[in-house]
Amino acid sequence: MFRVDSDQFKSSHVIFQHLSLPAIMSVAHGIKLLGVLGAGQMGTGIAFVSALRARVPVLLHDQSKDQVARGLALMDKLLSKDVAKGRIQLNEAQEARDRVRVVNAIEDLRDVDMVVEAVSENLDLKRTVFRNFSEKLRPDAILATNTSSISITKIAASVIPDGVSPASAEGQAAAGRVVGLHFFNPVPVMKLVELISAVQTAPETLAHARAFAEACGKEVATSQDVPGFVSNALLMPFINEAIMCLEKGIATRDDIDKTFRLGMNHPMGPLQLADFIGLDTCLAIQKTLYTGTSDSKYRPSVLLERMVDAQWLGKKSGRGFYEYKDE
Ligand SMILES: NC(=O)c1ccc[n+]([C@@H]2O[C@H](COP(=O)([O-])OP(=O)(O)OC[C@H]3O[C@@H](n4cnc5c(N)ncnc54)[C@H](O)[C@@H]3O)[C@@H](O)[C@H]2O)c1
Repeated sequence: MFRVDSDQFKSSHVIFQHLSLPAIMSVAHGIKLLGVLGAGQMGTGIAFVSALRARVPVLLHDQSKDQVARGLALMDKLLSKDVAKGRIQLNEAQEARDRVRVVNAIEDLRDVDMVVEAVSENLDLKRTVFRNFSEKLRPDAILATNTSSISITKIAASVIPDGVSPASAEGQAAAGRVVGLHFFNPVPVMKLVELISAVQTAPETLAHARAFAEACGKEVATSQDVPGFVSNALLMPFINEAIMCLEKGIATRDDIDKTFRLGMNHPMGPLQLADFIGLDTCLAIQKTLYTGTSDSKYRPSVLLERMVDAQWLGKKSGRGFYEYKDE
């Protein structure tokens, strides 16, 4: 007979209910200057919709000059396409482009009202970046992360200065500025932003972040701060299973993708989608699910690990499960 162990059920399903989660109020976003850290696929897209849709000036920084050049070239291409298709006027495109300014260091973000971090999916890197934000940005700036899976609570804890108690007013004010603002790829096209509150996030931080996502033309869905949040707790195991099917020879690459395109009406199959997300990002997310839950069902596919070892990272590196010539 099916039986639910009530203690186990409680611990896994109502884990957050003892915390009084911040209520989401309705406010204007109030962002007059935005910082975006990371000019990869996501950072470029976030800077683009912020400048074009929310009409907010953006300071963009990436440690790689090549990546910045690629990001700006992509923005120019997207704006030209929007003008050619009559979606925006030429002057709107020019104004949006003029709102994006490249800066050379995190220090140059010192005056922003909010920063959105979109560097690679790695907890240690994000901790270092957020510690830097807390030292170099205004003490009232909102610190948002575009992480796909990493605990927002862990990232928030990293901004509390050494020697300050997390329970003190100073500690709570520091960590309360951190929020998960998870855009989807490609950002100019996908309509959703997932909003995630850390345990420490202040209600006003959440409200401003939500209002900003809406000003970028997005719909907002909220998730608790669990590994992968709602989106990747569901999507990434599906992609990982598809890679395992390929690994075990259950079906070919093309038949796996065709099954989902034609049988389930997905716009692209899971292997092509993995290439678009980036295989390094997929592996990092799957590892976060695996270590964050200690559940063996999330073990990353060995084939996925080997693809990343080979630096076959998908569309962004020219080769993944498919080849992308001249891109
Ligand atoms: N790719 C997706 O589909 C997707 C979707 C939603 C969220 N995300 C998340 O967005 C973030 C970025 O993903 P992406 O796909 O844009 O990755 P990406 O590899 O395209 O870009 C990452 C960028 O971060 C830069 N970077 C790394 N360390 C840096 C540092 N210390 N300072 C400045 N720049 C630094 C790199 O040079 C690179 O340009 C990740 O957290 C990822 O999980 C990705």
